[in-house]
Amino acid sequence: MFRRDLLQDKVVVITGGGTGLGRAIGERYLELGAKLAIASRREEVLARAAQEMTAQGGEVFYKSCDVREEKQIADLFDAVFAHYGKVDILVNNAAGNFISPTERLSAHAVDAVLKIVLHGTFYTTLELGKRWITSGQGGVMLNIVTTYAASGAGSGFVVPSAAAKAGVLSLTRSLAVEWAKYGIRQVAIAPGMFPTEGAWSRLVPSDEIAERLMHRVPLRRVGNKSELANLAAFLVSDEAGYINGEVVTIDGGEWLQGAGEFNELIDLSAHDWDQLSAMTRKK
Ligand SMILES: CCCCCCCCC/C=C/C(=O)SCCNC(=O)CCNC(=O)[C@H](O)C(C)(C)COP(=O)(O)OP(=O)(O)OC[C@H]1O[C@@H](n2cnc3c(N)ncnc32)[C@H](O)[C@@H]1OP(=O)(O)O
Ligand SMILES: NC(=O)C1=CN([C@@H]2O[C@H](COP(=O)(O)OP(=O)(O)OC[C@H]3O[C@@H](n4cnc5c(N)ncnc54)[C@H](OP(=O)(O)O)[C@@H]3O)[C@@H](O)[C@H]2O)C=CC1
Repeated sequence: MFRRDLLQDKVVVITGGGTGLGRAIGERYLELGAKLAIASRREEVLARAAQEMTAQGGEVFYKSCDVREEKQIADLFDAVFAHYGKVDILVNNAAGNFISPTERLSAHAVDAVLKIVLHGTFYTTLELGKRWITSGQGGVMLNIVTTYAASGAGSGFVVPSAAAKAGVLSLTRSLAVEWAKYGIRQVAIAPGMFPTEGAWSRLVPSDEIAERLMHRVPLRRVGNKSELANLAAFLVSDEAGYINGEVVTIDGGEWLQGAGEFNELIDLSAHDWDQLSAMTRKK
């Protein structure tokens, strides 16, 4: 669906790029001519991913980096600049999350999520942003958030994630204005349900929960990683050069179904409607 050279020779850093959605985005970028640098805590995961991702060609540099640690982020960008000579695009995709009643959380559990999602995204953004501003080079930052951030509704049972992702969205919009003069563009994606090992193991531990959640999606299916990857490719490309500070939701209509007061009526049959309309029409 895209020109094969859409991202030709663009250097892209993807945090959490060795697994799940980060990896799917990276694979699509590679097909479109980009050069990748993937980073996360587990070096062995990155090494395996890099090897598999380059099986069809392309270049994937990897480096272990904990985005909660300022020094490790500086080391990451030093290494990527030394390897490729530049960075054009940053995808802030690394995250942590799990379901829990909020009153069961310790301060440590809250920090575990906030530090990866909010602090980690802020630190990578700051480190690269300063380098771009100093060198006069611009670029694009894509932040992966969630529908409960984009809708503004938040969500029970994942409250540290809801608070952190809302902060990331605020960072996106704030810097879209403040850093535009430096040629730095900010965009975000709010994915709905995309099955990945990382998300499912922590958020959808039973088939019953999966079934309940699925019922919330008007399209009655989960998303394909390739659908998300295509959106991520467009948003960071020059073709989307006038989109700045925007978050694009890709969720099969899930959040809208939850938002409309009468959408619960979706399951009524024609017979049910015959009865209801007999009751509601003026006699
Ligand atoms: C179809 C539908 C689609 C539904 C899909 C809809 C998608 C919703 C949006 C999805 C958003 C995502 O981000 S999905 C991304 C999912 N991927 C990830 O989370 C990958 C990275 N995650 C991790 O590394 C870990 O899970 C995480 C806990 C966040 C961080 O690990 P750490 O090693 O730093 O932390 P730990 O030392 O293990 O734990 C820190 C504290 O947190 C507590 N803790 C850890 N896990 C806990 C848990 N499950 N329940 C309660 N408490 C927990 C511990 O007890 C500790 O508290 P104390 O005991 O007090 O010390
Ligand atoms: N899957 C879904 O349905 C949805 C996902 N999202 C978002 O999509 C993104 C990807 O999630 P998904 O692919 O599902 O899950 P994954 O668990 O596969 O991805 C999370 C990644 O973040 C990395 N990571 C976690 N902590 C750190 C850290 N401290 N430093 C560096 N890297 C870290 C992990 O690698 P490592 O453990 O090696 O550090 C992992 O690669 C996240 O931002 C998530 O919030 C949003 C809505 C829905």
